Amino acid sequence: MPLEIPFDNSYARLPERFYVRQPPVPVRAPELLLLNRGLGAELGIDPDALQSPEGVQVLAGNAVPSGSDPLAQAYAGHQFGGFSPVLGDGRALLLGEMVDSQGRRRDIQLKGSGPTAFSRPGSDGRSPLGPAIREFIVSEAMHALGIPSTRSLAVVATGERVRRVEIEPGGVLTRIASSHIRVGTFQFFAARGDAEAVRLLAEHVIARHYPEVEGPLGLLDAVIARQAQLVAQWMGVGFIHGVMNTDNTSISGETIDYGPCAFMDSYHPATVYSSIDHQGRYAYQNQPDILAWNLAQFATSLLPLIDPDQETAITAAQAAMERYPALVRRHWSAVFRAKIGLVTEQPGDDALIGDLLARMVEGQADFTNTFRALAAGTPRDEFLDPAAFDAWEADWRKRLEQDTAPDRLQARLRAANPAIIPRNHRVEQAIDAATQGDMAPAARLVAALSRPFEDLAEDDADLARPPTEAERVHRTFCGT
Ligand SMILES: Nc1ncnc2c1ncn2[C@@H]1O[C@H](COP(=O)(O)OP(=O)(O)OP(=O)(O)O)[C@@H](O)[C@H]1O
Ligand SMILES: [Mg+2]
Repeated sequence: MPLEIPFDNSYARLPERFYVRQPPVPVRAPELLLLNRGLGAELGIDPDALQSPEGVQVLAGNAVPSGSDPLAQAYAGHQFGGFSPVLGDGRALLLGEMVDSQGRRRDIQLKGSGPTAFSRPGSDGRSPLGPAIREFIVSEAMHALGIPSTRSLAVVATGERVRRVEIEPGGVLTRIASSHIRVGTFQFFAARGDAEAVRLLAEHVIARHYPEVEGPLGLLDAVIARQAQLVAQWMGVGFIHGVMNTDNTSISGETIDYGPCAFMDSYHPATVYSSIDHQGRYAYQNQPDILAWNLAQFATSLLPLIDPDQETAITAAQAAMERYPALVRRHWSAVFRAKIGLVTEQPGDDALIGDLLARMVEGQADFTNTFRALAAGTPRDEFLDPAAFDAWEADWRKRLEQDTAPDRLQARLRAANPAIIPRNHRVEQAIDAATQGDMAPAARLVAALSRPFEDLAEDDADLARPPTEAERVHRTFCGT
């Protein structure tokens, strides 16, 4: 079957100043390394056609499929707090949109497809293979964990080299998203005083993501609500995004940009992995506050739409922002109550959770494995001093007695606490092997991560083990 994608490109119908049209830049010798056949089927694109020589040409950017209208999207963004008025897709192209088998509109984007009008001066518009594989593995793991995320359809090796710290093989990732519209997309137009474009973008986004809401304040509330839930879900799996810039905060509420992200092994709230996050700005525990800051930038970009009188607009936007802290706390609390198996909500619950987390820091307990072990009754082994867990367990058991459905406790705990997350050292090992031409470790990791709440097969038990000191990865690199 030939590759057929029923494109329907709504973003390309927005005014010309929203993007720059251009085709991808071909690569020398594309080779398909990872293909997400399940996602292909979900989209309604024949996985065999994607795997065919013609399909691989498309996934590499060497051929533009019929109906595609490739373009680089404009956006701005606050990066580590400093504002860049023009960022945009400097190494990515939106091929177009399609409506999937369930009626959902999805973007198809190539990341690493060559320089564009938005490329940083002197940069190549490419991606090393490593970060493309990392994004494939981690974004798909995120989705399997039930956390909204962009998805990964394929990784193609380009047969070309890219120069970063070292010379590395290049890769192209095909990314699927409900859209690639970011807080920074709004900022791009707001910063140039283009209120008309902000209005058109808001209308586009409401029709696409939030058809139930009305007006800019409704949109603001809706984005705040989705993002508050998202960050609470990240916290619940020990995820550290690493580059929570406003250009990496999606309007749809999906996790986007898996540059220097990582999941924690042993629990510490101040954990940072990103090699470029020198101040620890985006440390694990800071994420809800950083999100508040990013959402405030979104609110600011909407002000001219909210009310012609600036004072009135600011008052209304502030009222929306003031609801955020309680909202995020409520989501956080719900996520962690589920993690300790609670069904009901009682006043002391947050303190009980906080006490466990404090003991986990002290005991250098592994975040994922400690919670997962609650169902089996073995978490004390995760603590340097197991007695520290025993003391908490007594309080927990007492609290559980006041809860409903005690018989379903084990099943609930297992459903809320994954057995496997994409541990950094495993991702790095998979990338190293892939760079040497061996895709087996990446394929094995992807398969195991696709069912994170099931007990692991015996053969895969090693994937759930925390790193040894020698295996531990201390820093993650953007690789851009
Ligand atoms: N190799 C590169 N060549 C040109 N521009 C780049 C390159 N790497 C990053 N950029 C640009 O730098 C900016 C910030 O990059 P950042 O790492 O946040 O995004 P990204 O990882 O490229 O993409 P995304 O947010 O779409 O996942 C973006 O405008 C991006 O397009
Ligand atoms: Mg980015």
